[in-house]
Amino acid sequence: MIQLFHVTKEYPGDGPALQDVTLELDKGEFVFLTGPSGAGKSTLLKLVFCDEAPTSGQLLLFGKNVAKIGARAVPYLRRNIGVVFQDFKLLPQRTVAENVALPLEVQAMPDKEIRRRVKQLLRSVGLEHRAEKFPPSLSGGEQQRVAVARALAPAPALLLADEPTGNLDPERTLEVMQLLADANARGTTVLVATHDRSLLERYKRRVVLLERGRLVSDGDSIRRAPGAGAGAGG
Ligand SMILES: Nc1ncnc2c1ncn2[C@@H]1O[C@H](COP(=O)(O)OP(=O)(O)OP(=O)(O)O)[C@@H](O)[C@H]1O
Repeated sequence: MIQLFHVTKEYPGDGPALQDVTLELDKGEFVFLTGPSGAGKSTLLKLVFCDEAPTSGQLLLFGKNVAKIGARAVPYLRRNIGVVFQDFKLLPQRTVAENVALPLEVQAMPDKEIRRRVKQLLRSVGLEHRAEKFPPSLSGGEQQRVAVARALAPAPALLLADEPTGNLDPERTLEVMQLLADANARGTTVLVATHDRSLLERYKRRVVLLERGRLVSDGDSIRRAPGAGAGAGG
């Protein structure tokens, strides 16, 4: 589903944000991407979403070499990808319901079906009562849940989520994680970037650890503690 071969990403005037990263995600996996602030987590998600291009190395998405598909094909590729960005990227002049409906309109789903699905999604993130509000009038946590609902709306083959529980209280965190787990159980491949060690401990999934742009471990659980503090085991 996602293959990176020796991928390096350098932003102009900066050291490498990602360095020689080789990583493969299979269809149906649920993977946490973790590491301290600045480790390169968001950069990796941006590469996979084709928002940025690798400086060197190869990236294959759904078996296609991203460097070779051309800019025009990118929107088609993205139709298979749901994404929750750190800054949500909700459209401020559209209501909550309209934001969630957008990816379904792109799929040309009938209006009646869209209304049904949007209602169901907003209910699942506890925001039915906010359907007609505009995103700027919502709290950060509410906007985050709208972003999750929008990302899951088209039942994407791949879901990329950058700190999707970053603004949520513990109860909402569990709800959002359950939505991601449910989507995964229905076949969506999920890649979640998070600092939150409690999530890694609670959900025993594959954990890919980045430090200063390098992939330093990849396994069933984290072998080294991200960020400050003593290492949690060897
Ligand atoms: N657009 C950009 N231009 C220049 N440098 C950037 C850009 N985006 C990220 N960087 C740099 O790349 C490195 C990796 O950043 P990235 O946002 O990928 O890390 P992260 O692990 O997601 O961090 P955080 O957990 O704080 O979101 C950092 O040193 C950052 O300053």
